[in-house]
Amino acid sequence: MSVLVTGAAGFVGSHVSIALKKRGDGVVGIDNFNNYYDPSLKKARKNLLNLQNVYLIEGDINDVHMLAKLFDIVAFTHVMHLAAQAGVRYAMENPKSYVHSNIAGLVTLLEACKNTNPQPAIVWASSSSVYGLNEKVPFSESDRTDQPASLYAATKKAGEEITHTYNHIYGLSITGLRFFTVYGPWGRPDMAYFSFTRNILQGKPITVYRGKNRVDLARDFTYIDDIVKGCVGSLDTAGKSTGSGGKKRGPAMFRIFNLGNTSPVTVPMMVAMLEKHLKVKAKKHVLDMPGNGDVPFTHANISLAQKELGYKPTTNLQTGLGKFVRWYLSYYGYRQEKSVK
Ligand SMILES: NC(=O)c1ccc[n+]([C@@H]2O[C@H](COP(=O)([O-])OP(=O)(O)OC[C@H]3O[C@@H](n4cnc5c(N)ncnc54)[C@H](O)[C@@H]3O)[C@@H](O)[C@H]2O)c1
Ligand SMILES: O=C(O)[C@H]1O[C@H](OP(=O)(O)OP(=O)(O)OC[C@H]2O[C@@H](n3ccc(=O)[nH]c3=O)[C@H](O)[C@@H]2O)[C@H](O)[C@@H](O)[C@H]1O
Repeated sequence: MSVLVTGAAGFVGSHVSIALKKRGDGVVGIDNFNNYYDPSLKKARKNLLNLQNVYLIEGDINDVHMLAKLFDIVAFTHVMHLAAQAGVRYAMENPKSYVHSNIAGLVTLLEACKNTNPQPAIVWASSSSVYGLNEKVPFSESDRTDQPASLYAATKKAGEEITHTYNHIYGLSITGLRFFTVYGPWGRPDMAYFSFTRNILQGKPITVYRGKNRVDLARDFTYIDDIVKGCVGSLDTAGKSTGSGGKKRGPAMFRIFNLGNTSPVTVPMMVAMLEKHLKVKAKKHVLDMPGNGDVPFTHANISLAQKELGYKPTTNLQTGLGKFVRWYLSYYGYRQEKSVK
């Protein structure tokens, strides 16, 4: 495979790029190195990619000419589209960045793909947040997704509709992956597991939100290595049409999968796990969840991904947080203490 990875300096993008390169695929990355969070972390990830001879271009997926040139020079067979403005709560501060990357950027990329011959198969990151205020658990791909609770979620839902249009009109093979709260080494500093670790180590307080009637919030936290396996499995099965073998081509492939861990954990439990690994007690402020777009819980039904992609998450939160904490301590130069297993 020859894969264009967008968002390749990002958390998931860097892990996927390295995994693909290590197994012998051709990988070119693109990233605009924006300052949504510390760009030095993105530069550090870029160094990891360089060590694996992954070529990473600094550019924006809205750059029509840059994309046209890229698709002209490289005959990409696949696009792993991970570039986006992520984060649920930030949408209330900077709504335009979600339109820029998650809508305009997606359409620009899809236009470049449909103008290419042969067209690359596209696998892209949607989000568990599209389930919004859905109360039926666990979430299945066929459940309602028409009640987004945040602008972020709405742009991801819009992405699912937009990709369907490009599949229907231009025959682009599209696979959407609804990731569920992904965590792990080289993660995102804006996410709770990461910012909690930083504050706990610095002796600063953390704010733990709770839902209505003081019910703990919960997430189906999914370890990065499991997500990478789901992404690679999707790329490997991303065919042109649903028809197989010499049979008459069926309609172009359009798929959507949940990639989660199927075992939600409450936020206070996640904090307790971090305290054990860090051997430091957190200073906790407990606040009612503000109307910031957060949802009370997520829980993935992954039977479709298991059946179609062979997706099988293997790392539980306790183990995964241990790996994250070991990375965090070494990356930020804390003395390595033997962390609790
Ligand atoms: N991490 C999670 O928990 C999670 C959960 C669900 C979905 N997702 C989705 O997975 C994808 C990857 O997320 P992540 O956690 O790695 O986030 P991330 O912010 O680390 O990675 C996104 C990367 O895309 C780049 N980018 C953003 N806009 C761009 C643009 N217009 N042009 C070029 N580059 C651009 C950023 O600089 C960043 O490096 C995103 O689509 C995100 O919405 C993530
Ligand atoms: O699956 C997704 O699609 C999403 O996953 C991720 O969002 P979330 O599941 O909200 O992760 P995260 O922010 O770590 O908050 C975790 C929990 O801690 C609570 N939380 C958060 C911050 C805080 O200070 N206190 C707190 O209690 C908070 O209320 C929540 O209950 C991605 O960021 C996002 O890109 C999106 O893709």
